[in-house]
Amino acid sequence: MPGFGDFQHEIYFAGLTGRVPDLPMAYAELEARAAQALPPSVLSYVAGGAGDERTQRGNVEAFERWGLVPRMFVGANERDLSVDLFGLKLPSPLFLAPVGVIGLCAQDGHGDLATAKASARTGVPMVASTLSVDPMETLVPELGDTPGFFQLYTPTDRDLAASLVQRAEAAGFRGIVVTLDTWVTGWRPRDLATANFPQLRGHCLANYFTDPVFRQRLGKAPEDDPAAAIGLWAQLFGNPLTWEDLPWLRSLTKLPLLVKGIQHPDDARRAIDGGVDGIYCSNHGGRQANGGLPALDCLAEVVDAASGTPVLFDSGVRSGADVIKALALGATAVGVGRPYAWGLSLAGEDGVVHVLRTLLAEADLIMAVDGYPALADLTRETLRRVG
Ligand SMILES: Cc1cc2nc3c(=O)[nH]c(=O)nc-3n(C[C@H](O)[C@H](O)[C@H](O)COP(=O)(O)O)c2cc1C
Ligand SMILES: CC(C)CC(=O)C(=O)O
Repeated sequence: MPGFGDFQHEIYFAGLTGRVPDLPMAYAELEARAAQALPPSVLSYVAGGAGDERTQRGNVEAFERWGLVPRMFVGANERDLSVDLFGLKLPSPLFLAPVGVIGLCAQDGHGDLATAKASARTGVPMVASTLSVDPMETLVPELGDTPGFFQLYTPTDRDLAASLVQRAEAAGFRGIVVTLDTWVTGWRPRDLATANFPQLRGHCLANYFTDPVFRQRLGKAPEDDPAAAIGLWAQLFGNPLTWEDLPWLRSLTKLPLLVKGIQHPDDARRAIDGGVDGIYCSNHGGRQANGGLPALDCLAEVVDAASGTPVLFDSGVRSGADVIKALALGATAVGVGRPYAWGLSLAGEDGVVHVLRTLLAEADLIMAVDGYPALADLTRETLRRVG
């Protein structure tokens, strides 16, 4: 397989090897152009975070407090970015974090499908959100050979939760990610100012509306009475789970089970003791609780507590350098959220592919230039605290 850094060659010699899409190469421009492209209601929903967004900004700034120290005379002519995750051989440690309204970021309103296609083209796994425009069963065929994961928002109705997980298994997803930090939505001033969240989410309930258990609970089918269906969804959406619920969650699936939103090492330890297969360290991109630590600053402790259990990470990753830093702090795989939403809004599936390729090319070239040919070479020794 050609190196991810070969994207650079393609760009320099675009005339020879094919046109490079007219998409931004720098993150700041990507974000700025997406802001022009998206409808204001979707933009404020995706871009926004909790409170005055200090934690959201902190997520990004935290990466600036680490610097990589290069090594010379290594001859890192070939790099290996592949990872083994739950027995799945992945070409890179990057993944697409679940983004609930991603469908609406695409101009045709089918961003979940476009993201799945981008996942197939890049080998970058998608974690498909419970809240999607298109039902989960339609996404898996688009993933090609790339494994997909299903993210569960655990409803208060246990039969509905079980049904969603069974459907994900039957559809062919390869793992279940249970999000723990969003059984209630945080205080989000940008959304409160427009009050558009109820309207946006109404478009992203396909997994519920197609669910046999959900449909049984309704007097009329969602197609005939969407308002009642949305009302029921709002009632059932979020279950404030406790540790007592973990055995039940574990019993729902034989697939690898991950828990998302872990920031405290004791929570990581206890979840692993309770039988989860992976820890997902994240603060939801700063969208849930303001005033928290940057997620990156929680990562090393969580990794230590997990002692060998895979740790996925997201929140604030904006560049290939960020990916490398999170790996060096011990993440097994690194996710992006908003960056691919911006790519999607500019050029659909091609836009997501573009964003993933730029992240991977930069990460690969950093490993080349800095003399770290394998992911195993990226350890805390490669980092120094700045300032
Ligand atoms: C618009 C939006 C919707 C999201 N929806 C979900 C979701 O449905 N499920 C979930 O677990 N996380 C969701 N997240 C959180 C992401 O999975 C991820 O934790 C976060 O975006 C990472 O931060 P970043 O955007 O700074 O990369 C969402 C994030 C955004 C921006
Ligand atoms: C609150 C959810 C419905 C979607 C989500 O996770 C998010 O907007 O961050």
